[in-house]
Amino acid sequence: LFTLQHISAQNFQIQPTPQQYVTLQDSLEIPLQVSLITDKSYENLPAVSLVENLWKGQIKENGFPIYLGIQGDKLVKKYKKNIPNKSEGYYLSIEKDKIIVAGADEQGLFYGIQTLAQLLTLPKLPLVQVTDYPDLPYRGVVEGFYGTPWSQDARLRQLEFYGKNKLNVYLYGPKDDPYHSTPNWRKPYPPQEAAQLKALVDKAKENEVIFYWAIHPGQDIRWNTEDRDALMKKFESMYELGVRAFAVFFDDISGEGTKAEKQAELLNYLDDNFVKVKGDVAPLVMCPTEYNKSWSDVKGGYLTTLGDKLNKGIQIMWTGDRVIACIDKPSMEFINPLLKRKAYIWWNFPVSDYVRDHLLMGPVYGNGLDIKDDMAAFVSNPMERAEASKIALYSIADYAWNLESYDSDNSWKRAIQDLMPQHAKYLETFAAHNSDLGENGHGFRRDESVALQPALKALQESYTKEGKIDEKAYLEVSDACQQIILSADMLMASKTNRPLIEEIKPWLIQFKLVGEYGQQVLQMIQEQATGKTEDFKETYAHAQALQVQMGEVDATYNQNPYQPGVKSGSKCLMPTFNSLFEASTIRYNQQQGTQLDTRAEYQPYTLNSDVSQLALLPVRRKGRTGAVSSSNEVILWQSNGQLTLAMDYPRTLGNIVLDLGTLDIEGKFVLEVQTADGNWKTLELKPANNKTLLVAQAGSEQVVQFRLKNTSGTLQKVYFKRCSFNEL
Ligand SMILES: CNC(=O)C[C@@H]1[C@H](O)[C@H](O)[C@@H](CO)N1CCCc1ccc(F)cc1
Repeated sequence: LFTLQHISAQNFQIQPTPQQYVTLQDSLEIPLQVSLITDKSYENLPAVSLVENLWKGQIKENGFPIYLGIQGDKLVKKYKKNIPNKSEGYYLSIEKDKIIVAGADEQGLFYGIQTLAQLLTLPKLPLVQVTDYPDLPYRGVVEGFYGTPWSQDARLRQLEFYGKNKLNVYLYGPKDDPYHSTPNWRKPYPPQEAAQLKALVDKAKENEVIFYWAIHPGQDIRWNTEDRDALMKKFESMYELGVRAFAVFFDDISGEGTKAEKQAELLNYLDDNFVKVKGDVAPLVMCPTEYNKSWSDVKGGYLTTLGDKLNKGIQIMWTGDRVIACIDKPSMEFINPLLKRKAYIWWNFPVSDYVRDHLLMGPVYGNGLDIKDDMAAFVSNPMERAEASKIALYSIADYAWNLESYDSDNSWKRAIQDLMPQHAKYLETFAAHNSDLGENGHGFRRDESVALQPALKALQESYTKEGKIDEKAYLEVSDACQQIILSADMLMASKTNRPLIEEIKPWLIQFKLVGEYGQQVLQMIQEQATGKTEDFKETYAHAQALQVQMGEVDATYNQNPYQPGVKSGSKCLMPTFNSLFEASTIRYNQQQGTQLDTRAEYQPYTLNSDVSQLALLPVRRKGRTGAVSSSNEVILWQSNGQLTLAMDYPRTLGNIVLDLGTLDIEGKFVLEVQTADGNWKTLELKPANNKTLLVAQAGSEQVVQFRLKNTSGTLQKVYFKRCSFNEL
């Protein structure tokens, strides 16, 4: 027998490695039939149903004995000293003739069996004693993002996943659920939604997860008895659905609802008149309006008012030094004294509602390993894509259970193995290159393509600086491109974990194109460097064809008003490939005296103008919207001067929106479109809501180009505030 102490939620490095179990003497053949020896009163415990699920139908009188007990039972009295006296702790012993699982409490018993369940995936059971317990009392997820809330199925799968990985909290608070937030927070859920919530509460109980229902009333709450009673009533209706844990979020609001005294008064009232009265409800959790240091004004007293006034038992959430930030010792030393309690960490990762065109599939790293005694909880705000979030959530479970032993890379690999055992290699390739966020307002970034970075850098430097090919780097990048294409294809065709594949499919399509684009760019630099000019032209065209396809994927999938589209390999792969595309085309043009377009970012829209101040304005494409960058200077638009926007091929346009910052433009300018048949037709410019804005409908025919012309007969001085259009 050997012992494991305080392992992490999933990673107990059993020595020798699992593969060696087959030969090892002191291991145990997995018992086919078991008999459960436990206190009669435990028969409905989640722990017991978990054992029944592990040995479906093979629970027999004379089976291999499994003893299940909780500290204090006479059944496990002789193991008393082995059971850690820490909440959710357990003692597990696998012996030649019996298995013992003894929990410090019922959650601990459940977790001991979850650990046994993980050991059952080995060829044989190791003879091992485990005494284990979590560092943090609350570990889990807050579904608190903007965007499409998770589906019922996704949530049910999440709760099962939390049980397996020893996460014990799920806070239901989707920003865009109308019954969670303003204005319908006062209304009870309609029957169908209510039934779904009840099913979630039951599923959570089965998995020893505390299901917190959160309310977000702050934007329109009135500090009066009517709204206070409305809130009590809503909590009551949720209590009837089985909810036994409640939260009140005051984040992202303005106005009256942001007052600390009022918030504290309301929370204390709920605490005294609901939580304490019910007796079986978990401690209240609240999210403050000032929920991160960069938004807090300590002298203003908001945080200290909450810290001073809120009943001690009420938990206060905190996202760290910024909205999106890793949590470290200094962060906790700042906030805890102000709140006069340990902050309940709301970690805004892997949430991606501010970088919606990116997936955050990389390792969880950057949080302090020395802060287990400084936090009341660690809960993650995940991505709108539930299955894809599991890579991060798996590691957050590891981290929160045992901070000191946390190893981000090792955990990340196991998370991937756990999510797709049959395709771990492929999913790891995909996840490695789809982890950074890209430029974003919070300035939060992640590593990406880490293993390939040196080769990408070497290849780019040797070629762009000296026009030479670094052969070693070339081969490594070439292999990587093969792996990327292979991984994308294998994952798209995977028969396992279809919910994950459906979520990330647009990114898999894009990822494959990135791999193919890389292959063509490698060929371009090879052909240019070795003077194979004939082949270069075709390879160049092939690379461009892939740029067009990547642009189409980006303009087709995941369209949303914030960050539409699909980015993959955006931190290292694409910038390197684009730089090599441009450099080789420039060198080719120099050598051959050609004028090949060297722009790597494919542009379907081209601006032409004889108004000098407009002629060089860049045109952006974002999803299905095209826009000319606005100019802040006064434009001297000569008579008959014109601005033309040409399409790469006929496209069906929706609205064309103009704003020249001047009134009655429609009397001085004419907007025309040229349709695929070559004819021009004038569009009517209609003033929109705010006066100088003008909108025109391009109509159902496909457009080759549109043109805005000064037909007033005189020079016009206007502003160029907006010229945008969208494709249908
Ligand atoms: C603890 N609560 C939050 O973190 C609130 C919100 C949501 O939970 C969202 O998922 C998350 C990350 O995007 N937070 C961003 C807030 C952005 C924001 C930025 C600028 C603003 F003016 C307002 C909100």
